[in-house]
Amino acid sequence: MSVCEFKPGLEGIPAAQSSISFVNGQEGILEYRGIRIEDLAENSTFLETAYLLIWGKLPTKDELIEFEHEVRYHRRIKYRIRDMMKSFPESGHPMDALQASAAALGLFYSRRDLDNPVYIRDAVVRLLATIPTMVAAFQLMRKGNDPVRPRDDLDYSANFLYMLSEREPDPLMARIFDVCLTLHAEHTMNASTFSARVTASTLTDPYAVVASAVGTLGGPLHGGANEEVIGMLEEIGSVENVRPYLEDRLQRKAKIMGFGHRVYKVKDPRATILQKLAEQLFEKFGYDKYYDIAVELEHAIAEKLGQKGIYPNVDFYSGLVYRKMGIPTDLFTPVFAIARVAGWLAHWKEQIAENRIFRPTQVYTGHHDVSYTPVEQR
Ligand SMILES: CC(=O)SCCNC(=O)CCNC(=O)[C@H](O)C(C)(C)COP(=O)(O)OP(=O)(O)OC[C@H]1O[C@@H](n2cnc3c(N)ncnc32)[C@H](O)[C@@H]1OP(=O)(O)O
Ligand SMILES: O=C([O-])CC(=O)C(=O)O
Repeated sequence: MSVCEFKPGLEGIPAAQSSISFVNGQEGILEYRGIRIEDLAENSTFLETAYLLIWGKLPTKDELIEFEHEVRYHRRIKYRIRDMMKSFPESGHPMDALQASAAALGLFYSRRDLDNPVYIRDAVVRLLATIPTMVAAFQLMRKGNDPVRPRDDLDYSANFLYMLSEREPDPLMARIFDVCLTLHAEHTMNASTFSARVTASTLTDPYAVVASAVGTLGGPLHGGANEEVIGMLEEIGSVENVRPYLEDRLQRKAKIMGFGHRVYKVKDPRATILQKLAEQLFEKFGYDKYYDIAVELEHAIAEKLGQKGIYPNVDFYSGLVYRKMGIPTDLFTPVFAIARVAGWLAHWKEQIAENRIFRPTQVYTGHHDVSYTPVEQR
């Protein structure tokens, strides 16, 4: 029997064949279905991009109108889901609330009909439509308020910001938020997508697929880093304190949140776009002192760790954008999840279309032929 080389974190090992997205980490290129992320950020919308990812092509005008219409009219969540969410502890993390709520959808749609395109489309629409409503509902309910009903006259992103703040958002803010969703929608075989594909490969329902991916996204080494970044910028507190802070962290061999990436060895192209979006927001809605701290930190890390390929990733500037929009820090990762649902569903669809259950091997490092010791002799 051959002994396989063990690669911690499965670095460099292909886990699937996929035509959904592509990353060139040396040159900082990201494409969804062959289209550069910069092009999509400039010209597309999140829902159009979701369609592209899930169905593999840009929709025609009529297809897009129909898809947007379907998503718009499935935004409401069931009273029983809302009541269940009401019973969650207010102090719980919104990612946990989202994971539980996404899984609970499976209780209402337990039929599993993975060969039926109508079933697939219904699940896609339902998940894209209701995840933002669940995030906003938990936010209002934990403050003791009733959730706000979705507004059918608002588009996807404007409606989410409206449900969160109970105010119609500024159009520039809504557009920038929508671009953020596009930027976060998909990223090859990242940890949460891998988790989604493993779950999908058992042929379970899509709600379980999304719930497992949400659980994976929340960790601080993955999507949860966006929340940690703001805490770190606050802790640094001033531009003068950036370099002493960095020295101290590096001496203690601690990681700097929002930096580094398994694939990118240059600045993440999404971080470049997010930085520009943050600047646009500050120009219209006022400056944020943490932006200067962030820029100085980026420079200091480029000097110290640039040779190692440690640059800002997608999580570094996104928090500054969301903060300016008034989104609470612990909702940054749920917002990431709202976007990434598109990628997870695209991978779910791709996985079940040509499925083989994930069942890798392991390198066993334990003993053999050990005899059982009765409890009184241990
Ligand atoms: C949406 C996303 O998931 S984007 C990533 C979000 N996560 C973060 O921002 C958390 C901070 N970053 C990290 O922890 C890592 O860079 C990860 C998890 C993103 C990638 O991890 P890996 O590919 O396993 O890289 P690994 O942790 O092995 O680091 C490789 C080297 O770079 C260093 N390094 C990597 N990231 C950082 C960082 N953020 N700060 C300081 N040093 C770092 C490591 O210390 C290690 O150095 P060494 O070779 O001298 O021991
Ligand atoms: O690709 C990764 O490992 C992490 C990442 O940037 C993402 O999921 O967006």
